[in-house]
Amino acid sequence: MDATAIKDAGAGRTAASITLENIGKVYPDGTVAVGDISLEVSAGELAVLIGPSGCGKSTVLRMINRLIEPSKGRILIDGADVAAQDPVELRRHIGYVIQNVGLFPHQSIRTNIGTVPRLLGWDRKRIRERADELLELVGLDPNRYGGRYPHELSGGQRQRVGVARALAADPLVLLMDEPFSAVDPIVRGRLQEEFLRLQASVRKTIVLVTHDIDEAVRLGDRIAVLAEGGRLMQYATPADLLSRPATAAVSEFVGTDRGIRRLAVTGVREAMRPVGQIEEIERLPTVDVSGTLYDALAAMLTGDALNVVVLEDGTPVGTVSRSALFDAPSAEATATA
Ligand SMILES: Nc1ncnc2c1ncn2[C@@H]1O[C@H](COP(=O)(O)OP(=O)(O)OP(=O)(O)O)[C@@H](O)[C@H]1O
Repeated sequence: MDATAIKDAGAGRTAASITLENIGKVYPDGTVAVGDISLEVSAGELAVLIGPSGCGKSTVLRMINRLIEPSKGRILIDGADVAAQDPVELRRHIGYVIQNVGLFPHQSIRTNIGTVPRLLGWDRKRIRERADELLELVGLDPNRYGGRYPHELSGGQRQRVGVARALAADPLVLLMDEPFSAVDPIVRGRLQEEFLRLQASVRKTIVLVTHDIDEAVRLGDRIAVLAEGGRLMQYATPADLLSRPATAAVSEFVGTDRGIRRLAVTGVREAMRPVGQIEEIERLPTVDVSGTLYDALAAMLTGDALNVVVLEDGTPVGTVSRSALFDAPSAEATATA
């Protein structure tokens, strides 16, 4: 396959699927960083890699853009084997965001964002327009920040510039290695929220590495839990992972407060009963059918009620009781030693 395979495969589209087929990495000193991992990230999905320190998360990520070569297995982007492509060319079509951003200190923010477009030979006007468009997209006023240098920005702002730079050439895939961990928890929360909005509009295929289970649950469409030696313990949606951890080890990893976390990622329909099983529904607090169990709990607590009425287009379609909130398929029941 020629060097422009990724670009051509992506013509007219903005995201590509990623397939890991039995990939593994043994470093020359014998360290097994990644055992044998197979998983698929659909185009436009955000997959999170999570697990304890040293379990091979960064190695997996860096194998996707060929900063590290796998010892075995294949990685396909939209069905094309990355091993058959020129690594430098490949990386121009894969955005990469790392923890401390790695902005060039002596270049303006605009110039930093234009790095890959310049390598791709875009003309100056187009690069400038693209940089300004991306600054807007990540919530930074181009007139105010475009001409500044990285040290003239806060940590959170630099992180946003890192995301803008990774998106500059409209990559099909975005790899993010602990992108929000260098900032304090309040800024992190805000960045995560902005990032979700951004992803809703650009819909890239993203693989994101984190240590933080809350971040994983908040951002991921799917979460891959890795264990020491780069073993894949479970690959599931946040709701599935929290309600049905595959093993006791996963259950322990996702934490004892997973019941509360699960509420935020589970729709009210999961716990809804038909209307008519309780009286006087007109006195009860309400929640929209598009809401989560967490919204239902909040409505109950605010309304000092044990039940909540679920509305669809303003019409009651069911009720949820406080006890039903926690009646998910029992994690313990499915967990094995
Ligand atoms: N060049 C190398 N040579 C030998 N071993 C390495 C090399 N790079 C990484 N490792 C080892 O491979 C394993 C996986 O490392 P990796 O950086 O992928 O883990 P990680 O899950 O991203 O860790 P962290 O969360 O701490 O960043 C670790 O045991 C690490 O020490």
